[in-house]
Amino acid sequence: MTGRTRPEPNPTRPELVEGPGPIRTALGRLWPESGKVRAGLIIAIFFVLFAGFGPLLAQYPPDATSRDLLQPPSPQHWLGTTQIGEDVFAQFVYGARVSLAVGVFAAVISKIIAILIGVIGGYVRGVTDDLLYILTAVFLVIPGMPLLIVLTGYLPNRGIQAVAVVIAITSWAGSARVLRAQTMSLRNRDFVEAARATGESRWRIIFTEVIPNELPLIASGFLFMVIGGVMAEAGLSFLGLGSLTTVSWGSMLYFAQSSQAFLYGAWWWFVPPGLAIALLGAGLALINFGIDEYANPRLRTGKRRAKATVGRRAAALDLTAASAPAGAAPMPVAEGEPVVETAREADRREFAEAAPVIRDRPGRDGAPVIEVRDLSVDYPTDHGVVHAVQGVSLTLHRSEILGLAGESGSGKTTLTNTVTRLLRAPAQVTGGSVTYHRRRGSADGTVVDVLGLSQPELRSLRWSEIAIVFQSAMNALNPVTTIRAQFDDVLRVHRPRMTRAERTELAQQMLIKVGIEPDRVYNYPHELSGGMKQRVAIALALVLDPDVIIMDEPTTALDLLVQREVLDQIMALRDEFGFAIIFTTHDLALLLEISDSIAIMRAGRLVEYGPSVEVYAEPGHPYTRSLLTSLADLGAKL
Ligand SMILES: Nc1ncnc2c1ncn2[C@@H]1O[C@H](COP(=O)(O)OP(=O)(O)OP(=O)(O)O)[C@@H](O)[C@H]1O
Repeated sequence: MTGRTRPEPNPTRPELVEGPGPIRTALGRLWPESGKVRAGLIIAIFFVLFAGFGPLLAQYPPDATSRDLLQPPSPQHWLGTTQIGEDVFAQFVYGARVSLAVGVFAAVISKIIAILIGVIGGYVRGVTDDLLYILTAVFLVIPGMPLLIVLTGYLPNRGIQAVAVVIAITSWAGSARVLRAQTMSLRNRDFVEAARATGESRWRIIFTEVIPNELPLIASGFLFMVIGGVMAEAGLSFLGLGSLTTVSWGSMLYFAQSSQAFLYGAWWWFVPPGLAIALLGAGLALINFGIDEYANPRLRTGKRRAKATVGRRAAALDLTAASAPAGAAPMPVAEGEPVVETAREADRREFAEAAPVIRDRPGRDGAPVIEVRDLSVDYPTDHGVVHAVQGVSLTLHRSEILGLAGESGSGKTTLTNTVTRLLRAPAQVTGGSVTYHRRRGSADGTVVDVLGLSQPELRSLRWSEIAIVFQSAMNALNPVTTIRAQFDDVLRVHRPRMTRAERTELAQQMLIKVGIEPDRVYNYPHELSGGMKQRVAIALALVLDPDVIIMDEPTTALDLLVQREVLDQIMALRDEFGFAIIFTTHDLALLLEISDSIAIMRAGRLVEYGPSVEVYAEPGHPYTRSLLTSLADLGAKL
């Protein structure tokens, strides 16, 4: 049978609402989001055009004199005249060209020197680095302006190229130091190691791996250097050390000052170049914000959060309701043409169409400790709004282990990060509530609206009442401090009265609880095995005796035997301390074994929720059934 199949939607991806079309998106990418950056770009483009084409507007050559001496602005002389009758506008536009050229030329040379010295030293290390670093340090300790003045004083000719070179020579050192530090950090990164392992030459690694990663830093330093060059030229000219035979903004200021334009009140002579330098500096500084945005996509999308207006969201939600449940718009199919649906697509349609199966019964006796009600979280992105969590409601009871399962991208982390208020931009909670019930008798009241907490309230709640074991304990522990110091960090904030000896003793007790010898408290994380690090992370989460621990795939990175040991430990500790756990994983088999309740997410929604035994015995949702069937199939194969 022939026919066109529909495109496969991503099964786990939450609904994605279409954003602007490709052309608008491309233009949007070119044109920065931030108003500050736009303003900076407009200013910089204006000056570049002004320097390039401005002289076409000038009615007189910059050095032509006339009988109109020191005249204010008029139709003949738009910016007035100098003391010897030169046209200030003509000087201003020709001067723009020279000042910008000096700034850019000096910045290019300065950056080349900084890159060569900083990057080579930082990458090659050894004696080369020592020598280059001494050279950098010498230039750093000599004050820039006096050095500039001395070097310019010895110049045989003070043409603008020579001035630009001297400015560059006196200004590269700070940037070289920053690039050296950045290179030293990059050279140990995995992708550089990988390039070394594949046999790439040192120079190739420097130019294709290291320098491209430093481009935002180089670009931002370059812009500052351009304005630094313009100002240095102005400063030298103002002191009479620049190229006074060439008209620049600096030489205009010099002649205005030496002709006492300030005394005569001839503002039109010195205000335009002074203002232009200040404006250009502000413009380039504003563009640097854009470079930060480019270098850090999180900043880009973070700002979009503020712009995601209620109207746009409402439109997005309407679209969602109208779109296919799986979130993917079907490809148009010609009338009469048969549509062939693959088995997976049919499954997905079935999963999406089936009603959620919610058995709101506790999996373990106990009062509620966390109640999530109708929670929705969105991520506005370049391509539209991702509805990562949609109308999720569940309850965690005291001492209960609630297993949160679902395929990658189904919204588990977004949900738990909302409960702990660890969501990062551009995430937006668009509806619902998270309520935490304090232990009875607590002086702070018993019910806490987690989403409404202020930052200080949140700081005191986190860890002492709701603690977290992160997905990768290996990365969650600070590699440069001992285990004791990491316990100290938590205890100093939450138990400020404890003495150092008490903190160490408590840390040791906690290590014993998770099956690690107390002496290990003096070890650094790299001295522990993966399983031990995970146990330390659990001990750290337990140290303040919290009510709830959020565990985001705490055992995924461990081998099966260690995983089993850690899980047994977690269960034993839960029985001893009575905390409740939200345990996130892809591994349904594991959850069935350890959880009291199970919540299964798919495409941002809760599709099945209830006591584990019931979910296992009578899975109500086709998605759960398919997960359990795959488990059974796997078991049969084994
Ligand atoms: N910062 C972000 N910006 C845009 N979309 C995001 C962001 N973070 C997550 N998402 C999207 O939200 C959805 C849910 O992601 P989430 O990380 O919560 O899923 P998950 O079930 O925890 O996945 P995993 O099991 O792989 O960790 C995904 O489609 C993801 O692409």
